[in-house]
Amino acid sequence: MAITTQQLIQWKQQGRSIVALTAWDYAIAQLLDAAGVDLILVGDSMAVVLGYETTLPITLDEIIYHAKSVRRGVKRALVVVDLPFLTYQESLQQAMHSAGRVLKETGAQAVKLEGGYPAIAQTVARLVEAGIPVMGHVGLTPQSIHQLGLRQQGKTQEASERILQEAIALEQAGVFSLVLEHIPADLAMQISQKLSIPTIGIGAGTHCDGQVLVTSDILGLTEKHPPFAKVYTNLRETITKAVQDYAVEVRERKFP
Ligand SMILES: Nc1nc(=O)c2c([nH]1)NC[C@@H]1CN(c3ccc(C(=O)N[C@@H](CCC(=O)O)C(=O)O)cc3)CN21
Ligand SMILES: CC(C)C(=O)C(=O)O
Ligand SMILES: [Mg+2]
Repeated sequence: MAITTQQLIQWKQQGRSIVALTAWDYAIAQLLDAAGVDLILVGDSMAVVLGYETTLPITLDEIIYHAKSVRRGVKRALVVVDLPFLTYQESLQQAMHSAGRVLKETGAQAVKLEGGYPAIAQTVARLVEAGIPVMGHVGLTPQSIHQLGLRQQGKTQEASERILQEAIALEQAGVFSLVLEHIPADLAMQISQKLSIPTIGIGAGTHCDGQVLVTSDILGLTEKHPPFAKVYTNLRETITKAVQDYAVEVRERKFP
């Protein structure tokens, strides 16, 4: 039974927490889906697995290529795809074209855009009107790294009020869910109580309606991870050991 955007909104009403993770290929997507992850995000954070320092270089063609691979591995989870930097900010027409390509070419059910009101909220409203489900993303928005850095956002009264207003504007524009990244837990709680749509937190405390993390961070595959990520296993160690064992056996002619 495939999960819908309506289902996520219903789960918020029922107090059931939404489990989200990122994926960028078939193998991981298939494992996450079979393990019962509710929402799979084809995040532009895949930049890290492709060896980039920031999310800015990812192109629409690249994220579509990865999203197609992810989609083939998923039976149940809702698949959401990040619109990359400058594939939606230029004009409404550009946003419509980019989001349309994602839905048409990948089979994903929704797109995610970074930022709040007024320009992004207007874009969101038009995409939703055209039948494209949209997820919002406020707080730390990594596509603005050269303005914001990677610091926690919403720390002053003024900044937290602005993020709350952006969240409200995005809900009014029709987002089905909203990512809250790296903001104080009490602000995330306030936003989550105020909105009827589910908030998905990353570094935003326990009071969100769901949580998302970058899969390579929880698996211990990334060289460095944000302070708010939890590392559940160390795949760097596991892989290094397997490769070293193989190398020894080949060199000593023990394998095959
Ligand atoms: N592997 C990975 N995991 C992520 O969660 C992630 C990415 N990449 N790339 C896109 C964004 C960037 N993220 C990050 C990365 C680092 C910090 C971090 O270290 N923050 C420090 C401050 C660092 C600074 O000021 O330069 C902190 O204490 O808040 C926060 C968010 C979250 N997202
Ligand atoms: C961390 C999530 C929210 C994201 O945008 C990404 O992985 O790109
Ligand atoms: Mg992203």
